Amino acid sequence: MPVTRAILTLNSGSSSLKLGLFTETLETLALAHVDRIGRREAAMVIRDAAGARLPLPAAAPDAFATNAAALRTALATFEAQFDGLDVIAVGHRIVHGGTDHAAPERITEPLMADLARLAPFAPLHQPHNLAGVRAALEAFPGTPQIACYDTAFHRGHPFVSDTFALPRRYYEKGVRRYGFHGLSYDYITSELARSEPALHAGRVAVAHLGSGASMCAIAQGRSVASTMGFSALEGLPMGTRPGELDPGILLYMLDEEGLTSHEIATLLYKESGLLGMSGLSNDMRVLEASDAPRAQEAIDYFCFRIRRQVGAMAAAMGGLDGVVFCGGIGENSGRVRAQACEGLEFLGLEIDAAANAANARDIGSGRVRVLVLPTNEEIVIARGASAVLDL
Ligand SMILES: Nc1ncnc2c1ncn2[C@@H]1O[C@H](COP(=O)(O)OP(=O)(O)O)[C@@H](O)[C@H]1O
Ligand SMILES: CC(=O)OP(=O)(O)O
Ligand SMILES: [Mg+2]
Repeated sequence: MPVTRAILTLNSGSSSLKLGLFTETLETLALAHVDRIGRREAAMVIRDAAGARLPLPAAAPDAFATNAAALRTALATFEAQFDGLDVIAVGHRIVHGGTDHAAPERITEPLMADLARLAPFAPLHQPHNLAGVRAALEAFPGTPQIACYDTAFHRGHPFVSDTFALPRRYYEKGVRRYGFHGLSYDYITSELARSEPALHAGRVAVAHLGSGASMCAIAQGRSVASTMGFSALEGLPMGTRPGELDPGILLYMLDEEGLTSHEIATLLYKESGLLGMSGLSNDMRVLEASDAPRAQEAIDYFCFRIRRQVGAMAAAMGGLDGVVFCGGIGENSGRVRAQACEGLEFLGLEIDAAANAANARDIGSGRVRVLVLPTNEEIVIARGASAVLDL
């Protein structure tokens, strides 16, 4: 019987799970995406390397009840598809590596304990990431598990991009601007190195616009500033998170409204952003299709904050040679891309309306290149696993 040796990658979110299956030479075999885990509308899509949808098994009623159940269901589908599937390594997206963990590394019990201590820094992500590791350890006992950190890409930041203006003891305790979405920025950087060497050698503002959204200033292939800070709440508004917020608002909520810290966390992680502003949805597609004034205001605010950050990143890098859009919104919403770049002609940034409407790769018509690049966090995780195991 033929055997398919493969690297499995897991990206466990709060309500979604993304899996990738790669050969030892890092060719894509399949990608799976499970959405709305724990809800009745949970659904899975599996595609092969060419993007064609693969058949799904008849799903049991509880097939997507938890992340662990969703993992089992997706694995069963992979096993039905690939003869003698032999998973030789499992790579994981771990959102937070803190100050001590950057390069991909083999997961051990002491490392798990270390990473669990960082959960309060990323409560929407880290516990789910670690639950994904536990589920994979159960499914593949004895198979190497590798952690790949979303914070790693930003670890070389200069001090001024790494600190807050708090008493110094907080910096020593790890209260720093970590920045996230590093696997995505790593991928975009590798794509620029491969296909746009001149731009890779220059100054690029990359906007990762998905459920979570952030921007990164990348000069000569290195992160020099990120909109995300200590937690994944900072920076741009997101599906359900507010982005940049005056800390005085938190004091007001605590002291005047008597909210508990738990209530504030729920407000900030789950009820704000596009959802909170529109009162309608955290899904950009729904907002774009709506003529409700609040839906339009939410999109306007989202685009305005991106535009401000393009300017800030140009300042941080001493100029701008390119802008890259990626993530579900960045790759698909011509409206957001156009509106985010509006008024930036003074920087040399202009959008070609027809190319933008067609989601073309190259949508700029000014001095500054503007690219739409599909990101691929999964392949970066697979690369990390392959490097650790020296495959
Ligand atoms: N065609 C589209 N037009 C506008 N927004 C889109 C489109 N397709 C997906 N999106 C948006 O992308 C966001 C999800 O991005 P994605 O990168 O898939 O998120 P995640 O962080 O969960 O991986 C949602 O707001 C969704 O509405
Ligand atoms: C860090 C972060 O916000 O990740 P995501 O976009 O997956 O929510
Ligand atoms: Mg994401």
